[in-house]
Amino acid sequence: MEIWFVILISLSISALIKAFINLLYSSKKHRYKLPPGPSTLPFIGKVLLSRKSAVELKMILRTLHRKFGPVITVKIGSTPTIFIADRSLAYQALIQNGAVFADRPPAGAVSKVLTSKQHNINSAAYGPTWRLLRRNLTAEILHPTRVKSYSHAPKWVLQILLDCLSSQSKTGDPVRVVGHFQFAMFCLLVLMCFGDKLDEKKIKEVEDVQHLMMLNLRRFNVLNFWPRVTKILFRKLWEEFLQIREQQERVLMPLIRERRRVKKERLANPAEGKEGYLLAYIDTLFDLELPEEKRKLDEKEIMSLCTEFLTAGTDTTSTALQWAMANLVKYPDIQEKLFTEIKGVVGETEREVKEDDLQKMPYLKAVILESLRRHPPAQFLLPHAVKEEIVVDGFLFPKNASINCTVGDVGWDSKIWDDPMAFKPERFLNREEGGVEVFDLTGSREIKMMPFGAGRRICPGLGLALLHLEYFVANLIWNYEWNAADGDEISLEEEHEFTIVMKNPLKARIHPRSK
Ligand code: HEM
Repeated sequence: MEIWFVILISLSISALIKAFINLLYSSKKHRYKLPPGPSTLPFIGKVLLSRKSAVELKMILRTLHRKFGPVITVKIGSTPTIFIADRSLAYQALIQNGAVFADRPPAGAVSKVLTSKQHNINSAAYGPTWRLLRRNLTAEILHPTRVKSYSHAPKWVLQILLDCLSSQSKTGDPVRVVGHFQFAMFCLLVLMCFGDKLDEKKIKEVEDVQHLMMLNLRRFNVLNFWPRVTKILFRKLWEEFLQIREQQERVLMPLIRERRRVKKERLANPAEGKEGYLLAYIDTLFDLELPEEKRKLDEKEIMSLCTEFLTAGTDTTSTALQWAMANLVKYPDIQEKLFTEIKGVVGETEREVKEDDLQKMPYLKAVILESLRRHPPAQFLLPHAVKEEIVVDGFLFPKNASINCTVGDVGWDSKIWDDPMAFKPERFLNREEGGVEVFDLTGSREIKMMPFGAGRRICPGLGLALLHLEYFVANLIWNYEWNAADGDEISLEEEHEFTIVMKNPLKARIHPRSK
């Protein structure tokens, strides 16, 4: 056969294959459409939306969901953002197609500074760097055996908390708990992060600067869009952001350098032994090597990972603690039932409910689960991004689209939960055995609520958060009787700070228990 003929045939076949693939692709695009939604918002829409609180955003989305259905697209500029308010679609996306939906969108200007160019866990793209950082946190620090080695920490913090509550209750005024809860959770995580029991003044300094950044993040958010323009348009805001970041560095860098020095000294003098030396999160970061760049983390990256650890674990847990306690004050019969359960497990002379006791308290677990269902501290997940185009449930999810789920709506679905807005811990109890139903919070078999997210990006701190919530709720109820301040109705109205907090923070009268 002539050579030119073979070449011609080969070229024709490859052109045919290419045309066939194109046809398939375009027909897929044609057949499947983006989820429905309002018409494209101009760029300014993105700026305006970024200034809304999560509570306001949730209301806007509810109206859109009523009009367009449980999955909607909000197109702002060229990037579609898809919101899912349906648990079965959330399951198909986050669990069944987990790898496709596990990416994060590129960081904006503010986020780039805060995350050291996406070199922390929550912002890293789905890939080797994220895998390394996440595995380091879960295996080295959040593993149950490591958490056990910190079991003296909650006891130390409980003492600080009880002392604060006791001195405030002696004034005869109702106690405003939120600041005390935040400080308690912060002490715990600072210890796990830096290894030492820092003095309370130093912890307060770290907490104040962290809190300042978190409270202002929503204002700074506008700088994430079109930074070349917004940095000029909102110059003062950008400078304010950089100033707070510098303040953070001034407070945190000395702690990082001091711990590095201590670690080096220990390595140089192994004879001192490991006595009294607790592996801290920061110790694990000094030796990590970034897989793609083949280098160790620099100081700013270490600081980003430490601030992520402190931020992700403190406001979320203290907010959840406040919601749980608010419901126990609002519903005295539930509080009494919980106290009776604790009394059946703990000796009357004991002041502390120990971590080991918690396993024998199914009602306590049910109270915590119900509180997380009814009041998830985060109304949304962190934004996910689609790694490659995919069709789910007949809808097209284009590559790079941003995805989020309305966490609250999933846990309040009346098709799954009877009387969903009521606070009923009993719904988690297995009546026949009197134990708590083994409830799968990870959603791996079915999503019924998702306060910690689901799938590959699920919160890695889930186990630690549950342990701390159970420990502190049990001990607060064991040591004090909690009542609403005279004439005070406990209001469950929400407000958006970094998390969804109580609009009217809990104030309660507390009386030491006579057991
Ligand atoms: C009640 C307490 C907590 C709640 C409700 C909570 C909730 C969440 C949620 C909703 C996400 C986003 C998941 C997603 O994007 O799909 C998340 C991510 C994360 N959380 Fe938590 N969290 C809590 C406590 C903690 C604690 C104690 C830590 C660590 C000590 C922690 C560390 C993280 C990290 C590092 C991520 C990012 C995960 C990733 O992108 O791979 N959280 N959390």
